[in-house]
Amino acid sequence: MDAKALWQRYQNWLYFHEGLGLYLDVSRMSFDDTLVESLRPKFDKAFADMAELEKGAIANPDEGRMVGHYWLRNPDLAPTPELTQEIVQTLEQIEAFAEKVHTGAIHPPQASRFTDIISIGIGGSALGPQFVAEALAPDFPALTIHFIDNSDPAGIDRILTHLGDNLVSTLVLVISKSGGTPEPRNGMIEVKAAYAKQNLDFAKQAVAITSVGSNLDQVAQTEGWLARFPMYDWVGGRTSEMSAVGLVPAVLQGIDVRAMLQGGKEMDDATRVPELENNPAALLALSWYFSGNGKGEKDMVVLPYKDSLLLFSRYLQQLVMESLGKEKDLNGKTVYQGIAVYGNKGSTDQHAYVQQLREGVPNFFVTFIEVLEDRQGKSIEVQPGVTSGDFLSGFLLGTRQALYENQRDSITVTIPQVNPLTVGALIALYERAVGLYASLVNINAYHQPGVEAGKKAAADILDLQSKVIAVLQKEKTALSLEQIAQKAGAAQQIEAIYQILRHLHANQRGVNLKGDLGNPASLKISAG
Ligand SMILES: O=P(O)(O)OC[C@H]1O[C@](O)(CO)[C@@H](O)[C@@H]1O
Repeated sequence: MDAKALWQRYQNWLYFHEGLGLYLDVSRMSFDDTLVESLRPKFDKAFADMAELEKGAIANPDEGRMVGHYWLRNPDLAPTPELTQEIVQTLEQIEAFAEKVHTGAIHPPQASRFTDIISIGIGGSALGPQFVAEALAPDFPALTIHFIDNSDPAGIDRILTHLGDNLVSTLVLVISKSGGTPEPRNGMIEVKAAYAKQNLDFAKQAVAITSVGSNLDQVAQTEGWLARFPMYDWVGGRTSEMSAVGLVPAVLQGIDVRAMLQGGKEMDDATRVPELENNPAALLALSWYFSGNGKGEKDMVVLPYKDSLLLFSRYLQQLVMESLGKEKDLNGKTVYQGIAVYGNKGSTDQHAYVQQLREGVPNFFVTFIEVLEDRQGKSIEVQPGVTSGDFLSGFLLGTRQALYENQRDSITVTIPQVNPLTVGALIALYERAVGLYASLVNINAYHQPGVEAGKKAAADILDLQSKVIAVLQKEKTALSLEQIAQKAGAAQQIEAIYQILRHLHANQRGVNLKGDLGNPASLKISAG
């Protein structure tokens, strides 16, 4: 396409939201009018599906749930007055709690103020709070946040070691919608033990964010934790940033969550418009559909050119891949849907994998996130007439151009600044784009059966471990792997048994391995 035609295409497709100062440019996605026209009926259906969802339809049929994250930023849209009230009240309670923490009216038993937060949660109960903390926490936040988002003992130790004596003034948030996910449960038990070791009263420094009546909720209630905030059945983990899951840690750090909710609301209003060209979420969904042929054939590389947005790609990875990565469509047909998402930040990644994007396998499209404001205040010149920010901008525009010249498609989202309003808007933009895309390809974006299967498999491994330990403890003599597998009644799982034993041995858990470690069949294994 010549320069004039391209400039015209740019202007034809440019979307601008005045209130948010947000631009969306899909002109470098090389779809043509024929595709757009052919997709219009699908979009009409997607808009209708979304309208039903927002009215409270059971949009997650497998789990029999409503999907209501849009109500969080506009409670008046909730399908019943009770839900509206619940949303409004929860926000007020969160703000009142944070206010008391900030003034010291609520303080730990052995210190006058809380100084730090340990946030324990995983997946949707961690990624939103992590992204928002990285993007929006003030340089010197009211409370400094630390995350435990795994069952990694060394990772937990690192956080606890960094905190050291500050545990006395550290507030613990345990965030788990189900209240039964093993990783946050383990994190909670480990942190509790660390508090006990320092003679600290964990309950007086702990807050639970979970579904009412969950295991976690019951523990928090029985032990008299400092506070409990509800997670709603109708908000999925990966869309929970604007529920108590994201709001509690954000308010405690001093982030303006009302502005974040407002940004989400304004974007929701814009993405509710049932016109493809005037709806930025629909434009994203169109671009994704085109790029991957409606089958996710191309990966989404997310490149924010701003350090504070580093975790946006990680956040989107869960939002997009857990929502769209599905084996079956809504009719039960096997479809293997999904879009792979990765990325960190520009221009840093230009010195990592952009070489492959420019010249290698063309199995992706890029989403550039551009931030117009370089920094607060003026910049110095790093060479005559040029600032560091000019370089960053030049790298973005140059990479976009270089990719285009090599027939690599890209989308550019431009925001004026990274602030609570624009971050709220970005979250809402992608939530809606995922919902619309899911309708286009006819899948349930709101369940995660594959993850449940993985959780069950992990539980089976731990059962097997107990059986193997029981066998070893009963035996007086050393056994081969084959003998252990037989005695545990798990002959088919000899490889898993070997791996379990190797792990126990490495951690001095009462398992001796003798023989050639490189030759599992030679091993003689005993307890001790
Ligand atoms: O908040 P919970 O219930 O601990 O779940 C954590 C995460 O686990 C998943 O259920 C599966 O990964 C996510 O959808 C969810 O965000």
